[in-house]
Amino acid sequence: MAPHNKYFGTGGVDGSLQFELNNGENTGPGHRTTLQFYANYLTSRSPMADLIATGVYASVRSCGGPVVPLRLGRKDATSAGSAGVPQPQNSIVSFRQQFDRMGFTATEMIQLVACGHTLGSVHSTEFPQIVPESVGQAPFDTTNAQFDNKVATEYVAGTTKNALVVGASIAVGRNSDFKVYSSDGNATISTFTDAAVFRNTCQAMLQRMIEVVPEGVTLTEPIAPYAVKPVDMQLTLNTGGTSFRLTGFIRVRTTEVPASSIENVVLTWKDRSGGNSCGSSATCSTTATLQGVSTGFDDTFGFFPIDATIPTAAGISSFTIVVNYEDGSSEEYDNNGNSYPMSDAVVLQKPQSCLLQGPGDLTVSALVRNDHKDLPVNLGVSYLTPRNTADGNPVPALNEATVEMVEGDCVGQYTFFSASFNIPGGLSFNSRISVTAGSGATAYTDDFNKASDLGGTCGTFTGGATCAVVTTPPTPSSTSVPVSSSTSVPATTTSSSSSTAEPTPAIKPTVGGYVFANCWTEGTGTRALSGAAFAYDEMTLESCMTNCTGFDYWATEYGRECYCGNNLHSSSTEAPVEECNMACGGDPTEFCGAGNRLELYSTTATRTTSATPTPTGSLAVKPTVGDYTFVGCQTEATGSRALSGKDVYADDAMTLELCATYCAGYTYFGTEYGRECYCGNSLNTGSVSAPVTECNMVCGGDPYEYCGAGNRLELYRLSSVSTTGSPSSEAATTTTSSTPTATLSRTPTVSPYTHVGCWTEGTGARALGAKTYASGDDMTLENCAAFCVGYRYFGTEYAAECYCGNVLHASSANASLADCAMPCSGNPAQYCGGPDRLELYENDAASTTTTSTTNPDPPAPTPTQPATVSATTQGGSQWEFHGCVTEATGVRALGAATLASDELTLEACAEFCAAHQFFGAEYGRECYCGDELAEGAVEVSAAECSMACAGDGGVLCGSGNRLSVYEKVVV
Ligand code: HEM
Repeated sequence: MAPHNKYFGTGGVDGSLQFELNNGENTGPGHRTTLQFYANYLTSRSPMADLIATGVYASVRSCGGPVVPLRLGRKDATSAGSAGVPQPQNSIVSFRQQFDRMGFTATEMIQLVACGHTLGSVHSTEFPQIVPESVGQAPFDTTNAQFDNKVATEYVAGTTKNALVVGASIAVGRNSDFKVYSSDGNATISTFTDAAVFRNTCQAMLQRMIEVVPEGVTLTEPIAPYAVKPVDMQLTLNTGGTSFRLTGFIRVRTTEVPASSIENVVLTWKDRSGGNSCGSSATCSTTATLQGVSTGFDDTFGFFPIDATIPTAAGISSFTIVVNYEDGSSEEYDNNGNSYPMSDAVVLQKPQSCLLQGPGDLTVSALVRNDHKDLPVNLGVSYLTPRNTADGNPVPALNEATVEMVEGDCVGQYTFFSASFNIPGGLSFNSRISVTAGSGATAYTDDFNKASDLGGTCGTFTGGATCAVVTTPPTPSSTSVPVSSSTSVPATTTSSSSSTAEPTPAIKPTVGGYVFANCWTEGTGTRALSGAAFAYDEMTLESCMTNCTGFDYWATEYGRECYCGNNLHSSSTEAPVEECNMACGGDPTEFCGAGNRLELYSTTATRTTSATPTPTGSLAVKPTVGDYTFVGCQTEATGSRALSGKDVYADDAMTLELCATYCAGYTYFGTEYGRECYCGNSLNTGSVSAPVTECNMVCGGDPYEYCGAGNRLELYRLSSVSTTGSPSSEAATTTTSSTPTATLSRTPTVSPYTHVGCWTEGTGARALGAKTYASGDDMTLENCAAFCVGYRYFGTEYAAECYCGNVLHASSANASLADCAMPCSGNPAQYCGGPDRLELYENDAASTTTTSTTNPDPPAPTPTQPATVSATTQGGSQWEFHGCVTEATGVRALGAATLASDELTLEACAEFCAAHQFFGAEYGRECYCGDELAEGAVEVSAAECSMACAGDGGVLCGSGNRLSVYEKVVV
């Protein structure tokens, strides 16, 4: 404050002290060590000047003094101010002039000096003429660590030992406190012999002192602790990418109400469109109980830890807090009617970010919601660097850096962005980081995060949900819960469901400008409508229509899914309208399709096209690309790329044709992630066939072609290549054509089997469930027949899969031969079924049981699901059957590790998953591990896990989309 000049509006509490430590007016180590301490708290939001003012509050209060009201918003000076700190040898005339310059009267000067000199001492090192070296330091009063009025009472009583009043200072004219206090005949200092007058006056005067600021600085209202304050609230995308974890604390001021009287704190959030849609979560709220209490000078605070899961499909925009008390009463806090903002638009991903504190190497990963990902995305780093000045200024400089972030993988409705930055100066742990999409008032940001929270190594994100457009949950209906300021708000939001009579759904002939266009099947191997997709529990026809604004068609499916498109895929067929029989999740009076059935609406009311949708060619799997034929959807290899013959070629305008040209001469080409192209003559170990539906990313350069997905290759194989050898062997370099592609025809017999027809897969179970294998490049009818020797049936599917069984599941049905149209991966002249379609062969002589295909006797032994599994190695861990569980939505139910083996047993899977809490066996030959079941994985009847393990026919290993899940009970 000292150099303030009220006439010029310069100086004051502006942090310039750091530049004035060697100017002769501020001697002693006190200022320097104090500034050094405050420097740890210097940030873009807490300038040194505010920290100095806060220091006055803290020191006075911690010595028992009054609460000095604290207003903030000071600005730091960048250089020294003018001189003018009062020195003990100055005359009373000078003192009065100096205090007048700072805005204080002669009386206020006396008050202020006495208020200051109730604490501390005069030191001989700095003032040897005042305090002899032998004394060291001389306290201003007998209680120099107490903020009390002894400084005045002892002075008035004549017992003071104040070195600026008595002793050596008198002879050298440095008895400044005497000069000040006696300047009005001791009138003012005498008033301070009243403790209350001293305390109250000092409270006001010290506040005025720290509010001496340069012109142009506007201070806030005095700050006070909130009754309820969210602290460190952070979203983090969970493994798999379908949900966020919301963490942090709700701090509740417990000064007046003891923490023990609070039963719990309930946080209720709004989805990203301000509604109450929580995706698959039952409620949009989470309950927290007290974790601990912290105590300040005047307040205590209870901390309630928040840990909630928020589906990415619904997102979050804000939340409110209800504090529930033990006596049954509650209070709601809604940030003064504004709700506490919490945006899912930009999210710092701490697990994938890291800081090496020594060298200051910072890597930041963040997610930007796909509807904002085209905005410029920047990393902001606010960091400190030592000044290294000749005068040893202890306060570091505050720097701001902005680094453009680079777009990375798309995971569900979000896209990763990352950037690296080297924080110079060795103080990297004090940095703050922010991630911002866009700029100015409309920017989206996750800001002011502590770099010190980051670990030393960056984790990798595992399990990426399929890239998707951002879903907009329906806008809140009239049943949304009103925000009330009453003190008896219910702890949880009331559900809008009630016990009124069940409404019955009915077909709506028109919705907005669209007319009902019947019930249609999904496409084969592709979505019937592939323009955009949405899924949420509160689906209504109206919200789907809004989601699909601009499209010619939209349709609801499964009660909660919505698809849009400008044409209907040619493989979608009209179905009886009774089959679209599921009520909409968000409106029980409307129909929203059913499983594999679309409730279709079209724009014919407003456009001139015909009332019945005309199926047209659109996005679909391409059976051939030049000389290459489609093999299937293939995973990457273990620890390496599935195809590693040539450097990856990545292009935003990727098409299958471009990749085929790039890979000319190679046996295989595969596209991935919509924009990457890989070539090779063989598939590396660990690459296994995946459902073709998992290759669902559109090629960047052709909206009608698929180019794989994350970790999924859209795999093509040269048609004119020898069909011998397995995919993992380097067999396919010859270009001699052993099997011309032109003669594709149905094969009536594959001895001893005869062709039965084209059959559908079972519902919830494989049609042939005894044994299976898949081969990306050598599936032939003969190979499958040999594999299934001894079984009554074999069937080939999807060009590359082979199934065996003695019974055909009762839910499998005869289908049109046209559905079984895929050439075998190992013999393009033979048919090997199609998506969800088996090319079925039967050997009548193989079984003595009835030849009826409906509910024939099961072969012996019937596989069973054991209640427990013991791993023989790994210390013999014990596992208990958890249930038969579906895969999760858009992500594996257990996604931590995967194994596929034709020798799979439950024990082998248990051992493979030894480091995890759960294992699950699926499709007879696949094994998955995880520590929790991902969202959307639901338990179904144990009977649905009906496939025998490939390596042990006596026990069950799940089935298609069904996991036999076991949980570890003894490690
Ligand atoms: C005429 C005006 C003033 C003069 C001449 C003066 C002079 C001094 C001197 C010589 C010291 C000893 C420093 C040392 O040995 O380290 C001192 C210490 C101190 N002064 Fe003042 N002062 C004045 C006004 C104030 C005011 C207005 C305040 C605050 C409201 C204040 C607060 C303090 C405190 C807290 C100390 C103790 C520092 C320690 O223990 O390290 N002074 N003052």
